[in-house]
Amino acid sequence: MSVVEQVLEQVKKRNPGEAEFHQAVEEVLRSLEPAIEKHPEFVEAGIIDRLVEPERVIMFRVPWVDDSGKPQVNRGFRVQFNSAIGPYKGGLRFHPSVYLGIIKFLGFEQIFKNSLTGLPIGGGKGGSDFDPKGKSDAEIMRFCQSFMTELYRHIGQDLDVPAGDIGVGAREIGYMFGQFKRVKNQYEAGVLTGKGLTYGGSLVRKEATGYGLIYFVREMLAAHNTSFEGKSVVISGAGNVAIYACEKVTQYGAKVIAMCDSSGYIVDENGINLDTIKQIKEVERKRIKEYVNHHPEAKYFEGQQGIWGVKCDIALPSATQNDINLETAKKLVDNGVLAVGEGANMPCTNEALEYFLENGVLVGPAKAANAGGVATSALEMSQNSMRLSWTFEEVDAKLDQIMVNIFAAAQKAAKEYGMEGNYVAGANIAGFLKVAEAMKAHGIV
Ligand SMILES: NC(=O)C1=CN([C@@H]2O[C@H](COP(=O)(O)OP(=O)(O)OC[C@H]3O[C@@H](n4cnc5c(N)ncnc54)[C@H](O)[C@@H]3O)[C@@H](O)[C@H]2O)C=CC1
Ligand SMILES: O=C(O)CCC(=O)C(=O)O
Repeated sequence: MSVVEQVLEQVKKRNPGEAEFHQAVEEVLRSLEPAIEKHPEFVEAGIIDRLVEPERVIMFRVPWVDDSGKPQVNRGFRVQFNSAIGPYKGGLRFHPSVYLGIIKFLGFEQIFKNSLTGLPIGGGKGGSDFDPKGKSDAEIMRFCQSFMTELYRHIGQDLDVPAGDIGVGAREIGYMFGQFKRVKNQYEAGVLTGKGLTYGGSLVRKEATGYGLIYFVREMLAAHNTSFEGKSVVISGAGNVAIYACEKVTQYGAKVIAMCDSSGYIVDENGINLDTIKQIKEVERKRIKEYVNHHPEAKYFEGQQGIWGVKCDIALPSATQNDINLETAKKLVDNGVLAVGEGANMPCTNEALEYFLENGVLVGPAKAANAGGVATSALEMSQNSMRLSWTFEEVDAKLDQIMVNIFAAAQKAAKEYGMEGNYVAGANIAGFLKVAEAMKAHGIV
């Protein structure tokens, strides 16, 4: 049995019931086979076995009181996966589907993504099964305070730096930062990223994941002699990543014709009006179906999956994991999709990814294509350390260059390992090699 098969078997045995974690490990390890073959020293140093085992897993009770005075209990997680190249770094997800397997898949992905940014950040992720939907501001604040009352002792600007993810945006980061400052009795600006601009946040962090996704896909299209100009685009999600991907791709001359949330999707053949989406999602925190009240020519459909039946040139899944499966991948290919850019983490199943690659669809894999968010978080950490702030233009230019570099690294590794044009494998290999070298240098730790 090959090393990869042995490790996969071990991962499934040791982590029962964690399907998303198994999926993420399988996708990465299988694509690493040629790199592992070329570097037997990594196998000898036990790097593959150590890579799939988190350095530390923290799980805790989060008690809080709702507006009616009733006590509530949620579960909190922080998985500190790998610190070979820098402090643990990765977001916090608040969603009822969260359990250990989700946080482990996200933390595992983060190792390679953070390596690809070229910046000194290790991999981690956290969150809770708390559902922010329908909660008042006061409930959100009490939950965030309780969550941080435990988490604060495990994080620090040189140890572990959380940020946002699904269900965690500037409001939640603000409440958590306030509580960290209170219980730690210390103003440690670099302990969280995605902060508000009045207390150490970076310009462009809000836009970074969505903009970065478009910069990456722009490079990928250019390498195949095409561009966004005149293309039709479907984006799943209507949150932070989806909104700013929509903004940038529209600036590049493409037309976004459909977006969704977890209830349903809208199709607007005239091009989605992003001001309306921002008002509904960022200000009113309402459902996407409100859109048709503002734009009666648009159509709303219940259920989210149907969005992948909308014919488009470019698909940008930017909502959640396993959004595109083999069946929907086939629909997209039948409808002539040219490229898929993964804004979300693991939005395509492994079967869907394989199908796209077999059918000549260009795939910008999540670890590379959505790395702009965490890269800009690292730029926020740099500004916090220097006690300086860069302008919007400066940060945006750095982000753009980082995405150009990430694409070049994925392209080069794919070619070097005999899989030209396969940016999924290229990104995994390029991200892996740096972490593996660092782990080898550190000895067996
Ligand atoms: N915010 C960031 O900087 C980064 C986020 N990501 C990933 O991007 C994805 C979206 O994250 P954000 O936009 O930050 O979150 P968000 O909370 O701002 O938005 C999430 C969006 O996805 C939709 N959604 C969630 N679950 C869904 C489901 N089951 N079906 C359909 N729609 C669903 C929600 O309705 C919402 O519109 C996630 O996979 C996240 O891990 C990746 C890199 C960085
Ligand atoms: O900015 C960060 O640290 C969080 C980014 C993140 O969670 C992700 O890349 O999935």
